[in-house]
Amino acid sequence: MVEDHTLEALRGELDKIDVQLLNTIKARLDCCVQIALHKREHHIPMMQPNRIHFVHERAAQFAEASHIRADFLRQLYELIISETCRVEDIIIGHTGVGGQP
Ligand SMILES: O=C(O)C(=O)C[C@]1(C(=O)O)C=C[C@@H](O)C=C1
Repeated sequence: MVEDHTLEALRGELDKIDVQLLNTIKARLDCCVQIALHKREHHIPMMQPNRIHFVHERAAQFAEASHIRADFLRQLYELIISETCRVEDIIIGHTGVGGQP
């Protein structure tokens, strides 16, 4: 059926977008690993509230300009940032991993 071809084509497009999204998430996490190594070397605190505020604010402005629900992007970034904080904490050594204080 014509509709099935259309759906298949759209899902093919969606699959490519999802792979890009997953690679982008990985690239963001990898970048945060580099940031954490830099913070550890230079004794910079993991938690940077001003930076987190900036990231949320940029997403809120993007949501408004792109007609995406702002609360959706806020929740998405809360999840993403909580994971980067967890990973950075492990690298910096504040969680007791590997017997560190
Ligand atoms: O910009 C930083 O310093 C980061 O470590 C990145 C990031 C983020 O995920 O955006 C994570 C933790 C910080 O507290 C602030 C922001």
